[in-house]
Amino acid sequence: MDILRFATAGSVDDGKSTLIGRLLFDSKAIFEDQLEAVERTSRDRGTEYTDLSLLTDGLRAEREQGITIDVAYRYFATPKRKFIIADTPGHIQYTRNMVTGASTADLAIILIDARKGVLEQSRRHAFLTTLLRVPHLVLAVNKMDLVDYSQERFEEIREEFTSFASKLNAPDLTFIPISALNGDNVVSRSENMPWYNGSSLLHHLENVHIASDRNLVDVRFPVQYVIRPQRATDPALHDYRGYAGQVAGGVLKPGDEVVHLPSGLSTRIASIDTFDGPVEEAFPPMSVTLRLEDDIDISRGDMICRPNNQPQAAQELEAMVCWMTDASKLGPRTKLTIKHTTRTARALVRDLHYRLDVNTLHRDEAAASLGLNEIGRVSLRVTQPLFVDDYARNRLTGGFILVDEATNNTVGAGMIVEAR
Ligand SMILES: Nc1nc2c(ncn2[C@@H]2O[C@H](COP(=O)(O)OP(=O)(O)OP(=O)(O)O)[C@@H](O)[C@H]2O)c(=O)[nH]1
Repeated sequence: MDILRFATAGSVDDGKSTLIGRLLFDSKAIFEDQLEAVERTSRDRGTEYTDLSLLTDGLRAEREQGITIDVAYRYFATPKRKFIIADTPGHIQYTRNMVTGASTADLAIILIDARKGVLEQSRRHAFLTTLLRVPHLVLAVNKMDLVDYSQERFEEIREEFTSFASKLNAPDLTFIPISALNGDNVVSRSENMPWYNGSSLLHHLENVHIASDRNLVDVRFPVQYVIRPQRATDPALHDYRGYAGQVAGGVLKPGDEVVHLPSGLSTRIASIDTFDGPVEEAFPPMSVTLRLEDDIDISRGDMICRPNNQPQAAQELEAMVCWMTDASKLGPRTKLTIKHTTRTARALVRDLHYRLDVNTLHRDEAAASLGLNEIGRVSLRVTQPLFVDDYARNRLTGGFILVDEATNNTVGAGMIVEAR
């Protein structure tokens, strides 16, 4: 069964917690006892409806305890799909959380309060979604019950947002009028909005086509582990040598000719093993172990690709970076550790070209540094070649994180725009 990862964003009180609670509740993912506790608390608080935001409030406590860049993840499933929700708070001070949550998302839901319409925050969320190349975007126009389920109001918001999105390189865009509180158009189509003939939110999440969002053209296999059973008593395993990792692009099949980077040596795929036995093909995001026909000296951080389609071996990177710490700033001459796929190197910031105002998209070329939650365009030099693609072409081989050399904290996330 396939998995849809999605991120939710909204401004304070747009109803994000209520919506997530509703999805979990209506898809029957809530354990009975958890539900009972919510009902009890709602009763105690004197609210006559079951306050679903209480279900996700537990996440908030988790969030506040704080790991480095904490995003609360939630899981639920329907017979059609499994879902992983990255619940990211909407305020600008959480830009880094949204970047983290959206970087692996197939889809993002931006919540809009029907009474308030498109706010600065909605535009910022849309911009970040676009920057991170989340392929599908849903504008959930919430609290429709408070605007009398007005089609006119919904259309107004749709038009305003569409005109803004046309200025961005916006992905596949879907508008759904909902009431998270009452459940209108969340799981099933609402009778309160007969004028709406699109899908309910859950139906959309279950059916949105994501298989072709992944790059299936450029074979990229970053080696994560070399597997050599040390004291194999089974003679069949004695010579076993496999390369484990997650497919980051393309389709691999036994018999395919492949090239190892950095050596440039070529060989063929002997077999593709998985936890459940050998397979005839592997594609993203499968985790597999490749066996090759020839013995090549391969280690973690190396890349396997096809002879005629290779990533760039680059030491000079142009990238958009989101800075994620308030302990330091990013500026020219900042030294960092860079982690790109399975390879780690050292990086030096050569230049900060501009800082981007994520609300207005204004580029400040006079900026001297990037602070917490700020995004800008930088040039980096790395100490050893990384095998990269542009982020626009492949989010896995085009993205990287920056780590503080002293504290080992994640301090930045980057998207490669150009490499040399
Ligand atoms: N009438 C109405 N109220 C709603 C709807 N969705 C949410 N609310 C209410 O709006 C308030 C805020 O909802 P939350 O779900 O807590 O909002 P949130 O976006 O998660 O808020 P933060 O997490 O604080 O940013 C609560 O009182 C909800 O009951 C809706 O569709 N209709």
